[in-house]
Amino acid sequence: MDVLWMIPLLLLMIIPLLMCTSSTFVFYFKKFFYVAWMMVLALIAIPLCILKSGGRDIENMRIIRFMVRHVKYLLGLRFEVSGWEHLQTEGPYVVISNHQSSLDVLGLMEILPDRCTTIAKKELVYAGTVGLICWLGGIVFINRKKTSDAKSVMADAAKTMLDDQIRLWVFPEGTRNQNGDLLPFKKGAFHLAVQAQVPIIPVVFSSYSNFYLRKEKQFKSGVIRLKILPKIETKGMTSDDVSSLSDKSFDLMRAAFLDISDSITRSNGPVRH
Ligand SMILES: CCCCCCCC/C=C\CCCCCCCC(=O)SCCNC(=O)CCNC(=O)[C@H](O)C(C)(C)COP(=O)(O)OP(=O)(O)OC[C@H]1O[C@@H](n2cnc3c(N)ncnc32)[C@H](O)[C@@H]1OP(=O)(O)O
Ligand SMILES: CCCCCCCCCCCCCC(=O)OC[C@@H](O)COP(=O)(O)O
Repeated sequence: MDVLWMIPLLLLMIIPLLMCTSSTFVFYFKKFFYVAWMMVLALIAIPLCILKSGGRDIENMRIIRFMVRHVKYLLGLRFEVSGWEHLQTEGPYVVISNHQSSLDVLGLMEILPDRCTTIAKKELVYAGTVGLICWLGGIVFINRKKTSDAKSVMADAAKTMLDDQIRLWVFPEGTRNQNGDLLPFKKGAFHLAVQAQVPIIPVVFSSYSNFYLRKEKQFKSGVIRLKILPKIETKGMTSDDVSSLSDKSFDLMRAAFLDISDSITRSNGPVRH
């Protein structure tokens, strides 16, 4: 019994010691803590969402957004947001952003407009309490392996956007990516905007490589710049315009990504690959 008592005490002493001496330990600890804490937050949010709206409802995103806002402080991250005015657009729109890591959820919750949910891979629904909270928040799940299904889900989403006046956040790269550049965009987000005839609002996250390096096992404190770009109208466009719309969005976002990532690099030291 006496020995069992000692275990938490020992951990309390060892963890800070390891945090000070080993950056690899910090990396694993912060990653584990992030996932575990999000699971706990989701567990708390589930009954709140059910009490408030009785089930799957986009209004639950307000609760989720509120509950995630403090997590950045626990991980030593700070957001610098620019272009807020571009989100002050009435009615439905499609937000598109680059996707580097699951940490993107923190930035998403930092600026998530009202009545906005996201499109995500269907595997996320199996992520325990996080999966359930995603479902309650009205997240639209797509099967990336069956793209014909994904396309029809997104066509339905275009209709729902207008009927229910909702906004959708899509990661057009279609997967996480930390190669220091953007992956080519998939077309779904642009078909969605054109089908619903709603504007696209591009959002760019600066590179995480100045504080988070997966290969080197480093997870330091850092600043993430979030740049909201002016909306791109799609009124009058047809499916023939989707490719040029996608190319134009890609070029704008890539330029912004290199610009804001570069300015962080200059102020915080060189990016290491
Ligand atoms: C209390 C709190 C607790 C906390 C807990 C936390 C809570 C968190 C809550 C909330 C945050 C959640 C955050 C989640 C984050 C998750 C992110 C992800 O999961 S990212 C992976 C999934 N996302 C995507 O994949 C993007 C969407 N994908 C697409 O749009 C693709 O385009 C897709 C799947 C629809 C098709 O992909 P293809 O691989 O076939 O590639 P393509 O090049 O786009 O399409 C091929 C052809 O089909 C046409 N096409 C595509 N979409 C079409 C459409 N809708 N209609 C007609 N044609 C279409 C295209 O034009 C293209 O044709 P031509 O080559 O141009 O001739
Ligand atoms: C048992 C698993 C528990 C997971 C708990 C995770 C807690 C963090 C919540 C963040 C959810 C964000 C999910 C996310 O960012 O998904 C990654 C995919 O978009 C990218 O797909 P891919 O695997 O890179 O193709």
